[in-house]
Amino acid sequence: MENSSIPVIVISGFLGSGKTTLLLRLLNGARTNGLRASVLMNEIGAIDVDGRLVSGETASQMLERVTEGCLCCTKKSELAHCLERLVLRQPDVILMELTGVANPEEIVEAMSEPAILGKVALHRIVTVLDAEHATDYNSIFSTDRELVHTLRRQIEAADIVLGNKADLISAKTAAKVEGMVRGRNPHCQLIPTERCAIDPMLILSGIVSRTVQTVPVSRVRASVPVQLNRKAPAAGVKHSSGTAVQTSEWNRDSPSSALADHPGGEPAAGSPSRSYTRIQTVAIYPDTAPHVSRRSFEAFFSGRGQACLRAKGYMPYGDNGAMLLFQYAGKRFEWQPADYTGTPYFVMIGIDLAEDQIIREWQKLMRR
Ligand SMILES: Nc1nc2c(ncn2[C@@H]2O[C@H](COP(=O)(O)OP(=O)(O)OP(=O)(O)O)[C@@H](O)[C@H]2O)c(=O)[nH]1
Repeated sequence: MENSSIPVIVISGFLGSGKTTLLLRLLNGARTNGLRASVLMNEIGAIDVDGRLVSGETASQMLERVTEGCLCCTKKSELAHCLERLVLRQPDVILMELTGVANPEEIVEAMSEPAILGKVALHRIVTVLDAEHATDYNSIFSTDRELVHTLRRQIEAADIVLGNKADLISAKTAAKVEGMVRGRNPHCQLIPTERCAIDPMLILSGIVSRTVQTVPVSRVRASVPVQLNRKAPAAGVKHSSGTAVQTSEWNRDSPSSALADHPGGEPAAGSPSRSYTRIQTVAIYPDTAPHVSRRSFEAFFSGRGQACLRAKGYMPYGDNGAMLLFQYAGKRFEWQPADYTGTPYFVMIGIDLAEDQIIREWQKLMRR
């Protein structure tokens, strides 16, 4: 195994679904099992909030970050260089967190570049779903067919789908999510999770330490060479009933209206197989500590409906102005204590964001 290619686990999923939460769990799981993991993180915006969270969990030379664009399209040319640098460190596994709007297929294609061919091998694609909202995406984004297509491909290309945020959904919604996933990818493992709390070895299984020997294997699939247009199931995947949700039927009869033009699961003629790019980001570095209440601050994001899909950053809303990590995902806010001591900032992610207008509105809010 020593000279063989390094397995890559691709983590995909829409904005705010829980990818970084999973990445942190996998890093922990790898460490516990004696595996050296390296990380490639991609943020669509200029600010790398998640990279900061992960950098505390991994040595800097084992972490590559790409910001301000998507590795599956605008930053595609950087993928091979980043992987090459990580390969030099000879990790046991490379964990790659994509942006929320990346098409994993495009990543797999980019992994076949001559510079890295044979040095890395796709091991598994894991897609994290925000189970609370995933079944609504077709209607929410019905005017954005590329985005709908990308989100669909995230499910179709996955070996494992985590139905995350299970704590926020009813049994009825869980059944809808299951039906949707099974309709698009009947062979994947579908695992309901809360904060991506699964046995990390379900995802890391089959990965072998390059220095020690083997690690426990609960479900093995050897790393497969990169292949394009891979239909699930990928070669060698075993599907266990284990923790996976099972469904009796594949509901073929209810494709979403937004997908009706893609019979047979393929994009319509002329439809580019690439990532959705109308998603934009705006970063704001407030000059002063905001004097508006936390509630007014939150309304700045939640009042925009779908125009703001995700926001995150650090703001001094803790006791005595202490900095808190702020996350807005799936229309919900979360505030957590943070050891960040720099200046406050946040990034907003949405469709066709009007940057100038948002900055003006922010300034107006600050003048109140
Ligand atoms: N209630 C609930 N919240 C969750 C769960 N998993 C993650 N979250 C929260 O959802 C937010 C987004 O989680 P992340 O792990 O940052 O999501 P992400 O997919 O990496 O986000 P982006 O990289 O910005 O696309 C955070 O506030 C998490 O704490 C879950 O199972 N239940």
